[in-house]
Amino acid sequence: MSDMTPIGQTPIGEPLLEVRNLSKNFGPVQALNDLTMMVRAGEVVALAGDNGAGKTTLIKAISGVYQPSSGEILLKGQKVSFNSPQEARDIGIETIYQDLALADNLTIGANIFLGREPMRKAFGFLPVLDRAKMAEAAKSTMALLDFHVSRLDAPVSNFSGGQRQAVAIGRAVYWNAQILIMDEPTAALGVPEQRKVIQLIHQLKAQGRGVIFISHNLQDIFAVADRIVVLRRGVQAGERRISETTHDEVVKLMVGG
Ligand SMILES: Nc1ncnc2c1ncn2[C@@H]1O[C@H](COP(=O)(O)OP(=O)(O)OP(=O)(O)O)[C@@H](O)[C@H]1O
Repeated sequence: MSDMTPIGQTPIGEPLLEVRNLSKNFGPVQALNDLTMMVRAGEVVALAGDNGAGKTTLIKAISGVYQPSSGEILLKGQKVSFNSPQEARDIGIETIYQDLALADNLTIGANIFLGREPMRKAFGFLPVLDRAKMAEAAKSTMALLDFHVSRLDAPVSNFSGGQRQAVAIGRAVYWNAQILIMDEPTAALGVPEQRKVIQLIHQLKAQGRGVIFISHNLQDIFAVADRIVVLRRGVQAGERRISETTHDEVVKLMVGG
């Protein structure tokens, strides 16, 4: 059982998310054309491609923002479809966009529970915010990510870019995300902070989660991904194991020819 994870009991290496023949058009624009890809438990798959290649369209189709025009999405072998991002979240697909969607003036705990605040009864009947539960969640989640912040009770506006990423990732993990889709998580960060985010992604991987990592930064992709899927004008231009490819080859796949 050592290769089993508590995350929905999907053993590391088994298929978690499959996208089959997915297409999406916006009127005459074919943003995504017959795309097939898979993410296994404990695997980081990078999505690369030039501007307009279809990366955002793909993650929005996987996360319930867009309805695919055709094709299938399977989670652990079961066909799924979503009418909203909330429905995708409910079954464990969480997207972290570059803006992180954090409330700056609130603590880590309050951000974890943003919009789904836990309540307790004071004096036996009066519903009040359960701050103890929020603080405990902040502590245990950051510990699970092996991420240390000096003040758990500080507003997240005090935090660095990497720490803020950790809070957004922590929120997804707390709500049991099995697939985390991360849109350019290192783009706005300095080098030490980029390293922290890469470490966090390694943690998610070790926990048996699947990660889709969108990036323009090949160095980060090569530091963290197991595989890379390259898109070009909405089609899959190639897929490689990171250990079996080079920056040059990836760039060639991106630009074509
Ligand atoms: N809502 C939309 N309506 C019409 N066309 C769209 C829409 N969203 C995307 N497109 C088009 O679909 C294609 C793919 O765009 P997409 O945003 O998925 O690419 P991308 O790889 O994420 O690019 P970038 O790296 O610039 O974010 C582009 O030609 C884009 O103009």
